[in-house]
Amino acid sequence: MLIKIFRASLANASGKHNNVLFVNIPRVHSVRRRSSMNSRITFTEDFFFRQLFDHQSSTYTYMLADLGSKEAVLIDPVLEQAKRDSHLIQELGLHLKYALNTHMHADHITGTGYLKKLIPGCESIISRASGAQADKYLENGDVVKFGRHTIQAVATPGHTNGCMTFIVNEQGIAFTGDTLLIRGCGRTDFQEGNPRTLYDSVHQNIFTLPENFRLFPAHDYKGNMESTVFEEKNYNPRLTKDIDTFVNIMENLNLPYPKMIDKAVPANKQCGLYDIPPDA
Ligand SMILES: N[C@@H](CCC(=O)N[C@@H](CSS)C(=O)NCC(=O)O)C(=O)O
Repeated sequence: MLIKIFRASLANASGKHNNVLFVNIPRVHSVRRRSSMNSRITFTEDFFFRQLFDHQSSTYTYMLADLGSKEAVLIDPVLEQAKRDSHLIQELGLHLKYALNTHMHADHITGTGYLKKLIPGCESIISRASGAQADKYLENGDVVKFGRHTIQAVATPGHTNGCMTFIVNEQGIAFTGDTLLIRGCGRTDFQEGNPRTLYDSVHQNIFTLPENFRLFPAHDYKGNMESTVFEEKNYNPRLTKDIDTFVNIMENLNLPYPKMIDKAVPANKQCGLYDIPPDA
C-alpha cells in the first residue's frame, strides 16, 4: 500500500502558519474486516478509549490516547465538563495534544477554549468548512496524529456544512458527530442543514465502512451508547429509507429549537473562547 506523507502548512485564525503532519492515506480500512454483528475489532494494547457524557446536553465526549507516547485527544468536549476532562487527563498521566470538534455545535458550548486554558499546549481543531475559529483546520481526508495513532477526518455535511466524521481505522471505530445518531441522524432544519446532503454523506462515507466498525455519535437521548455500521445500515428508521422518503421524514420532524442555540453558536464560532468561566 502506498502511503504518501507530507507536511502541510495551515494558517490559523490569526494568520500564523502551523506545521501539521498529515498522512494522506488512501481510503483503505482495517485489514481485520468482518461483517457479522458480533465481530468487534479488539483495540490494540497501546490504544486508550473512554466515552464520557454530559447529562445537560446529552453529549458524548471521547478521550483517545496513545499509551506509548501518552499523547491524547478529546473529541467534542463540553464547556461544563472541561474540568472533569482535564482532571482525568492529568490523573492518567496523559498529555492533551488536540481538542477536536466534529462540527460547530448548536446545543452546547464546546470545551475546547477552556481546555486550552486549563492545559497549555493543547490545540483546537475543527473543519475549515465549519466557519469556526480554531488553531488548526481540517479538510476532507486529512489525518490527525496522536502518538502512533491516526484519526482520518472525512467530510460528512448535511447537519451543518462543516460536519466531519472521525475514523480510527486500526481500531475499527468512527465518531459520527451529529451526522449519524443511533437509530437517527442530525436534524437538518438550521445551520446550513440539508437532508439530501446528509443522506449522501451517510450512505457514501459511513455505510461504506466495514460493517463491524463501531459507531460513536455526539449525542444520544435514549440511553444508547454505541452502534455499528451493520446495525445502522439495517435498523436506522430514517436512513434505511429511499432518499425522497428520508427528505420527507426530515422535513416533518418538528423538533423544538435547541435551548442553547443563541448562546452556543456565537461562542463556538470562537472555539468556545466566548463567555469562559471567570476562574479560567
Ligand atoms: N432538546 C435539545 C436539542 C435536541 C436536538 O435538536 N438535537 C439535535 C442535535 S444537537 S443540535 C438533533 O439533531 N436531533 C435530531 C433528533 O432527531 O433528535 C436542546 O434543546 O438542546
